[in-house]
Amino acid sequence: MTGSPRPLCVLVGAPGSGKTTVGQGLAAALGVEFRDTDADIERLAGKPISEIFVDEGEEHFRTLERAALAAALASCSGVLALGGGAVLAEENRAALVGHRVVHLHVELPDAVKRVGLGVGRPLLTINPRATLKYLMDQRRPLYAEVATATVITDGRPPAEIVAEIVTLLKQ
Ligand SMILES: Nc1ncnc2c1ncn2[C@@H]1O[C@H](COP(=O)(O)OP(=O)(O)O)[C@@H](O)[C@H]1O
Ligand SMILES: O=C(O)C1=C[C@@H](OP(=O)(O)O)[C@@H](O)[C@H](O)C1
Ligand SMILES: [Mg+2]
Repeated sequence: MTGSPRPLCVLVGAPGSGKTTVGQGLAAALGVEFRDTDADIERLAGKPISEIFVDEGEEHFRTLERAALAAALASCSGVLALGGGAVLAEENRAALVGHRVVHLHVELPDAVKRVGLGVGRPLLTINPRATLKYLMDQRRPLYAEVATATVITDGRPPAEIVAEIVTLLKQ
């Protein structure tokens, strides 16, 4: 009998840490499925995350995110990328216990460069640098709490980060 599916690796980290980009590259390198809870939420809601924030608000988005994370943990056997704020919910942090969770670490300068003016990221559309700093300060301990490994991404191309995680997964 085979067990229920579980992700080979779950990626967490701040917006701009590269969860989506590195996750896609990692899944391709491993030849496995790539899932991103943000994409799952958009598909189910039938609209982009920015529109969910405008039409229903952040609380509603977080409700969809908790459901998307639980569903993905139970059905994904590849690489799973989360949204940067998924770790805020205690329920989500508890659901991640026992999984291999890689924290893509990024410092403010690289994160700001990568997210630019925050297009598609409704929390960052006003004053991205200050908002990102606030979010990162608030969440740093939460990423550390759920992570089983941390990979530095500052100044490194995605391919190099993918290679480091491939090596990690063999350990
Ligand atoms: N290691 C990296 N070096 C340079 N740019 C990166 C890196 N990782 C991601 N990016 C770029 O930063 C932006 C945000 O990446 P994304 O994967 O969407 O991050 P996240 O999903 O963590 O918010 C994208 O434009 C992406 O191409
Ligand atoms: O930090 C956050 O609270 C969010 C990050 C986004 O994902 P990325 O971290 O992939 O940008 C997305 O889930 C939503 O806009 C909220
Ligand atoms: Mg993403």
